[in-house]
Amino acid sequence: MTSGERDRKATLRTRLRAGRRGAVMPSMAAEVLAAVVEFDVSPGQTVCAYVASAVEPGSLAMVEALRSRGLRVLLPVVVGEALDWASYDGRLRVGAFGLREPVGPLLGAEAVGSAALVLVPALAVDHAGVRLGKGGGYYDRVLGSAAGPVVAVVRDEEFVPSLPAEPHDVRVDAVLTPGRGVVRLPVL
Ligand SMILES: Nc1nc2c(c(=O)[nH]1)N(C=O)[C@@H](CNc1ccc(C(=O)N[C@@H](CCC(=O)O)C(=O)O)cc1)CN2
Ligand SMILES: Nc1ncnc2c1ncn2[C@@H]1O[C@H](COP(=O)(O)OP(=O)(O)OP(=O)(O)O)[C@@H](O)[C@H]1O
Repeated sequence: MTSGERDRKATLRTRLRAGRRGAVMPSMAAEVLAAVVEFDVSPGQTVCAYVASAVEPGSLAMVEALRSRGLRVLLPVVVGEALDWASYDGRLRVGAFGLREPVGPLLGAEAVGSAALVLVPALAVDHAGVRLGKGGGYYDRVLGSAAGPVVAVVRDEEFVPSLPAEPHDVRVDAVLTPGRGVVRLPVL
């Protein structure tokens, strides 16, 4: 059963990545501020975000929009198999997988628990809140420690009725897309 789900995930990842290739990615700078309002996050509070690659929705403008709003922004740092976090102070350097990472001191994996909102990248999200990531399992291993709502950022066509799920998959609380804004999950 689980190996079947894994194969279906792999096939879907290939298809979703192909769908992003050559497409223009939305910056999501305005949309994240809608999520900040929707979840009542106030200046001074902490949010977790990510620095999008060229083939992911989101942008540095998205991260800056959060910071301009007076929020403390934590960004992921890949340390081997684990995700750690550091505060974004305007400086980034290239880390694992060619991703841009913050330069500040590492705060520990459980720093995700200090965030009033956790924005996560995904290849797709379904109506139940199942999130399909790149397959590293990085987010699945940290999202159990999240206290604030977890919001996955995808393109409109990547918000789909159903995705294969394995027992370890952590459901997200909402999805954020350019066309629909914040949609709380599950939708029935
Ligand atoms: N922007 C961003 N930051 C993130 C993630 C992410 O998905 N996106 N992660 C989520 O877990 C963590 C890093 N984990 C990753 C796991 C696998 C690959 C990966 O397979 N990359 C491919 C090609 C990139 C792509 O298709 O987008 C590669 O390096 O070949 C990248 C990051 C933490 N930071
Ligand atoms: N809570 C966990 N504890 C230990 N291993 C885990 C956990 N969650 C996921 N994994 C491992 O990570 C692998 C990849 O998981 P999955 O296919 O769900 O990744 P993903 O959610 O797509 O990736 P990511 O979270 O990096 O975006 C799993 O097959 C499993 O071996």
